[in-house]
Amino acid sequence: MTSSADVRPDLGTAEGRGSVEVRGLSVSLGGRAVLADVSFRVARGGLTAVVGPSGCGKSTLLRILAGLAVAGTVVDGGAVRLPHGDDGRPDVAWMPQGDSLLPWRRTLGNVALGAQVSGTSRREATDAARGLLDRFGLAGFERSWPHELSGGMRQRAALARTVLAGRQVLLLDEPFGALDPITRRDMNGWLAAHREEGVLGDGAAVVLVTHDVDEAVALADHVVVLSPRPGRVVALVDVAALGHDASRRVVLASLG
Ligand SMILES: Nc1ncnc2c1ncn2[C@@H]1O[C@H](COP(=O)(O)OP(=O)(O)OP(=O)(O)O)[C@@H](O)[C@H]1O
Repeated sequence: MTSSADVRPDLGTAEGRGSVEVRGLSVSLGGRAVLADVSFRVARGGLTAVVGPSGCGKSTLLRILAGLAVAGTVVDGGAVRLPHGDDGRPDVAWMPQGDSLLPWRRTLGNVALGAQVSGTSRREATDAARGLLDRFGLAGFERSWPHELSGGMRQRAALARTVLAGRQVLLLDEPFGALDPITRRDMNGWLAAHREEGVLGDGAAVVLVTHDVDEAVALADHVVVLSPRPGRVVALVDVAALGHDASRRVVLASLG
């Protein structure tokens, strides 16, 4: 058993460059089992969605991958392997639930923050952010404040900020969860259409947590279905092989 101060035992560089591997991960939180023997892999350039009922440990899983586990989190077993940056730290960017844009920064400044936290100068980060706004449908809104943007635009700005960090792994926690169903569907369509063009970065491995089965199947090439807490993997669905409709049926049946 590992103490809460060290929640990433056996953390090493992923075998396949840029890939993520979770092997037999069991976690408790506040003394309660939250994740049980969870294993999956995400290849470089792959997008794996993690779905499961509320409270099954999805956010806990992402926080562990991000190295941001809350106090009381204990890894009871297993290993996580991720790519590391030159500084020796896991090379991940995390987009938490909600857009979390800073209300005192305009759109451009919020997006630029993604690169600034990676150590890029403000001027270079701003230039890089400006180059990304068009692709994220935000051209012309550089100087808008977050409250002046629509919900979908705010989410795209937060996603652009996450992508601009330039990490090998993106961890997206319910990125569209706060949106109404129509805007959410629009965002899913936008992301599915632009992913091939590299809107999520060049070859990044993406882990997407979502409640929405349609979203998971629309965006992911693999879906990990977790049981109610403690979350166990009840299905690993290969969307690319099965196709959208069959994958959706399998995911829904696995959720019970
Ligand atoms: N700080 C904490 N201390 C103790 N237990 C916690 C704490 N935070 C969360 N939990 C419990 O851990 C479990 C997993 O929470 P987590 O947020 O990872 O689930 P989730 O699948 O992301 O849920 P949701 O889909 O509702 O966001 C839940 O049952 C929750 O009650």
